[in-house]
Amino acid sequence: MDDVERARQILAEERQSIDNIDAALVNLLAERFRHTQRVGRLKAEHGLPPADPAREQDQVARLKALAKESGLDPVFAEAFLRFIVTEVIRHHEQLRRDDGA
Ligand SMILES: C=C(O[C@@H]1C=C(C(=O)O)C=C[C@H]1O)C(=O)O
Repeated sequence: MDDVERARQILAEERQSIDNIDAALVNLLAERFRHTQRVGRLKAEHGLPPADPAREQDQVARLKALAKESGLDPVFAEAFLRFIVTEVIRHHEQLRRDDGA
């Protein structure tokens, strides 16, 4: 096997690992959203606010520490969490509107 062939084989193996991880991420995100939807329904039913900035602050601090330990850029970890939380809050606002309708 020449060098290019070997490189192609490694590329295919790495891409298989990436695909597996992407599938796991999607499954985990779906599971997370199932929980946050339950939280959103609970909040809507009891008149609690969709967003909880204090809780978010704790989560950001915890995830940034975890990211540092794992060798992941903590700035990226924070941006990723904020991206998800923004979507969750949008869902919770929608649930509140649905509940009030
Ligand atoms: C899920 C919640 O609602 C919002 C979304 C959060 C999240 O996605 O982790 C955290 C805090 C809230 O702003 C919650 O209050 O726990």
